[in-house]
Amino acid sequence: MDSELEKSVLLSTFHCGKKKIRIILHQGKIVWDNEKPPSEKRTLPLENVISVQQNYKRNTNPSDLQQLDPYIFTIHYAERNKGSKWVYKNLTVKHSDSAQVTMWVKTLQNYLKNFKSRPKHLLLFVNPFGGKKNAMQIYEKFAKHLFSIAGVEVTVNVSQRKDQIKDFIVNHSLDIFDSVACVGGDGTVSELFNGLVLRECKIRGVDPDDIDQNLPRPRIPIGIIPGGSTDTIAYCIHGTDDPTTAVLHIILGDKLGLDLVSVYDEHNLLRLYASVLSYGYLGDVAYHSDQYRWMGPRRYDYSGFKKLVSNRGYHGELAVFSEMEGGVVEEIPCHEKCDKCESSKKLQIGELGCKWQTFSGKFFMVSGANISCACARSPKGIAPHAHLGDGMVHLVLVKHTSVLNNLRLLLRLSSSDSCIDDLPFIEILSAREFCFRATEGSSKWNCDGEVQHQINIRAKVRCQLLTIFSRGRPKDNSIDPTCCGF
Ligand SMILES: Nc1ncnc2c1ncn2[C@@H]1O[C@H](COP(=O)(O)OP(=O)(O)OP(=O)(O)O)[C@@H](O)[C@H]1O
Repeated sequence: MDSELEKSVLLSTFHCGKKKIRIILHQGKIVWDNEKPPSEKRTLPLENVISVQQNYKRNTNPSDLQQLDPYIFTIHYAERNKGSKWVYKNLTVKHSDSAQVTMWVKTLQNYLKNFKSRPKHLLLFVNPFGGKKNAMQIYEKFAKHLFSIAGVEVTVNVSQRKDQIKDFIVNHSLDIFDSVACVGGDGTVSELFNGLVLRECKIRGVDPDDIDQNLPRPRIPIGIIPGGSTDTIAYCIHGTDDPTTAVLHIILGDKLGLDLVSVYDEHNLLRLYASVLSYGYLGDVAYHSDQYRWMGPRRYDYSGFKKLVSNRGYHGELAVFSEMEGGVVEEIPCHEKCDKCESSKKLQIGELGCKWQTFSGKFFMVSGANISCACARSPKGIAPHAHLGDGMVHLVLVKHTSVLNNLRLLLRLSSSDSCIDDLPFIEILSAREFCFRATEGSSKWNCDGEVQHQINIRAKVRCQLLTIFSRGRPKDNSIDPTCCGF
């Protein structure tokens, strides 16, 4: 931040409704308090201010041109509410001296110009098909007004078919945009980042099908506004599936690096994923539930129950590439300003001394979780200690066992206070790369909620390949318990 601005101090008394309040601007913070008791001191860091605007005069005749009121201005800001949720707030104040108002508005607006990473020209994709088919309403209700207050110019593109978002990104110029975002579920987010990475490969002449190539990092950051059925990616990034929180994270412009995992068959890149690649139970559920899309998010309950009681097991062989002894998982949580993710940016895989190990057996499910995969139905997720940007996946191996044990697994997954790692039929390993080969019978893969038909695959983590708008989950992110451990 400009050091002259950093040093500037303002102090004035304003009218706020019927009260008089003292406002101080000092050291990057706005502090206000009642002039008379009771004291109601509030502190607002400038990085949480969305915009500062002079108000318009009330027109008595609606056909008159709107005129600025020289005596009133409003500070629009974001505030962390409960847990991970953020809310929009504003403070409107009045002064009898217009010079005071001008000075405050100009100084605060100059401060805000220093937040260079905030988006100004956003390309926003809306998927009208996913979730409850209300993504457009989510945009209108939660996003449009806030983007307008923040001065973000939004170009809305409503998808007409599957893969249209991906194709658009690969084939069109994005030069006029400094950011892209979507309102949709995990499948929509997946289209967005698959398109961005393929586009970058095309621009830089990189062969995406070559697993040994470093995939280029897209220059453009992405925002994720939940509007699907599960919204796992949005939930893991923001710590909530609240759309307002997601919109505010985009507006405030803070960024994080998110790992992506590239999945290949023998010859080609099949796709990249951000949440989970899952074979067996979740693969079967994705395949089966797609036929019941008319049920909305409830299709997962219906298909999930059917596949749980049918209790199919699948034989397979898994090869895991990891530097950890036996791929042991470290139980360090991932929060905002995460040290593990920060230090992983500079790691060179070649220097880590990774080794391949193989595992085989009959599995109910094999999952490669890139993030915890927490969502509203599973507050801790399948891999609670997975990080957003540490360059590793957590492989969750669920051995084939009884229906009762499958039920225990699902109850644990829906609990907010117990994990699955101590169940005797579960093994969790960390890996930088993994390969899977079916040895008898076959399921499908569930890749970020989409069905992937190729069975024998190889997957490689690409550390922080994607830049996303978020401050991350807060350290004190407490979730109300919804279900007991079983
Ligand atoms: N206009 C459209 N018509 C049909 N399908 C579309 C359209 N736009 C996008 N799609 C596809 O819709 C599918 C579902 O979208 P999405 O994943 O966002 O919702 P969801 O499956 O309900 O949510 P989640 O993945 O979070 O459970 C994706 O495969 C996406 O590619």
